[in-house]
Amino acid sequence: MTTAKICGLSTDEALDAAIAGRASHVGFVFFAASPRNVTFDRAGALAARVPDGIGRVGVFVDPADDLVLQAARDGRLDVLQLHKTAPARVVHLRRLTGLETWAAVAVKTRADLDAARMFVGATDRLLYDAKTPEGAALPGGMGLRFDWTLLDGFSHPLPWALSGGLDAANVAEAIRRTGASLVDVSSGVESAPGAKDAGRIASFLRAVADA
Ligand SMILES: O=C(O)c1ccccc1NCC(=O)[C@H](O)[C@H](O)COP(=O)(O)O
Repeated sequence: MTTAKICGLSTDEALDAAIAGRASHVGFVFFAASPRNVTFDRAGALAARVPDGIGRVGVFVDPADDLVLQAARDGRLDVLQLHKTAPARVVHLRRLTGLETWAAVAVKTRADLDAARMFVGATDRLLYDAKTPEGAALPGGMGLRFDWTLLDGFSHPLPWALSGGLDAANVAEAIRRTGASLVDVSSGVESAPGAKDAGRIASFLRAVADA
């Protein structure tokens, strides 16, 4: 069975749709440049609505220790999702917080995938996400998809999840094609950047459950 993380939640309504649709994880973004950025207070209010059994994931871009510590406390995080973060920093943040870590691997070519091996021993899971263009404001959440055939025959060095450009219309094919046991979505369940749509969240989670 494949499970799903709904990322970049900032409203009660969208969070409730993710919970009702049985998402396995919900993601809160702590990155000021993102339209999905949440304050510590907002993260705390959202976290309080999340029932046991659903993982709270904090999303960061090469974060400072202080940011991670406060977000982990106020957002009651279970997982740190770390973009553009070197393996040694991932190890450090895992030790600092005692939390599970997911290292994002930005994928455009097979060589990008091979670079995932440097996280062995450093992280608990890899999140294969589409590489965003050089100079882009965000390293994720842009609705970009990478070539899933790059995963054909790839020997995954760690547990992994698939991300990047997923939506209700393509997620079943993505799961069938790659064998992903965990998928992650953000802009594919939005009506505009940062504006989550409860109906699209429900459709996405139904498509994952039916896949
Ligand atoms: O979503 C953001 O704004 C974001 C900002 C900074 C770092 C990571 C970010 N998103 C990471 C995610 O986990 C997204 O769900 C993932 O990149 C997929 O996004 P999308 O292609 O829009 O579904």
